[in-house]
Amino acid sequence: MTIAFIHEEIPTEQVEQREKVLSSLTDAVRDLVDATIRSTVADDELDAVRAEVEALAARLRAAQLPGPAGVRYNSEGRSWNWGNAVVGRGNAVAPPVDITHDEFGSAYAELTLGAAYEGPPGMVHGGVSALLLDQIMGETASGFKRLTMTGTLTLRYRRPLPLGPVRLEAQIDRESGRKITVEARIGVPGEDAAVEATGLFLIPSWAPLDESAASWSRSAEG
Ligand SMILES: CCCCCCCC(=O)SCCNC(=O)CCNC(=O)[C@H](O)C(C)(C)COP(=O)(O)OP(=O)(O)OC[C@H]1O[C@@H](n2cnc3c(N)ncnc32)[C@H](O)[C@@H]1OP(=O)(O)O
Repeated sequence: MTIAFIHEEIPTEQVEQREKVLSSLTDAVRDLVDATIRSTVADDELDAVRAEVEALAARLRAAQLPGPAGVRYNSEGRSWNWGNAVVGRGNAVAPPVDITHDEFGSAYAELTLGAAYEGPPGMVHGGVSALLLDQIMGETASGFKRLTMTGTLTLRYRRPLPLGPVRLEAQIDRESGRKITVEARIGVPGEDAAVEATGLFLIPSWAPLDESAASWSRSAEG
């Protein structure tokens, strides 16, 4: 099974304008999620809010894609993946993360994880740490110049990670043919890692070894 990227000839300026507006909506929806979890208003007020939220969803459903958002690109080399579970600008379920790539082979991110990402009381859910680590490690392995997929991800949860500010770091440890090994960690900024990860990322046998010339591979972080 191949992974399909969708060519859509929208001018970059228009993509960026849409992304800006969509990101603002996503931030507002993320805030709504947090507000829902933590709200202590009366039941009838919850019910009134539900009716308004349903009305808003109906407005958005007035024009919809037939399925998931996918990864799209134009011939100017701009790509966008607004539905991605971690970095999708249109995905309010995604943690609010921006990943910075220092140079090819290493990356970091700082973000604040709130009530929506709770596992043990007051702590980050282990699956959320894994989700964030998988993304930063995958991007690091790929470097946006080749397609990589997670083959094996090994996590060591060393200590609980409190909700609040967190920092992620990843770097390529070694490469051999289609196999790229990435090391990563997540923890409270300035403290020892709470979770350490090692991942084997694979360039699938059906994908080219280097796709840096392909339109999808540039600025795929969006
Ligand atoms: C910029 C984007 C960032 C994105 C970050 C998000 C990352 C993700 O979520 S990716 C989604 C999760 N991962 C997946 O869905 C992957 C599903 N698996 C697959 O598609 C395939 O099994 C795939 C592509 C990994 C390997 O298939 P294929 O390319 O045919 O490899 P195959 O010929 O079977 O094996 C090649 C080599 O890799 C090894 N290998 C294959 N699969 C694995 C694995 N899962 N773990 C370790 N080694 C493996 C094989 O043993 C073989 O080794 P050797 O050459 O030494 O004999």
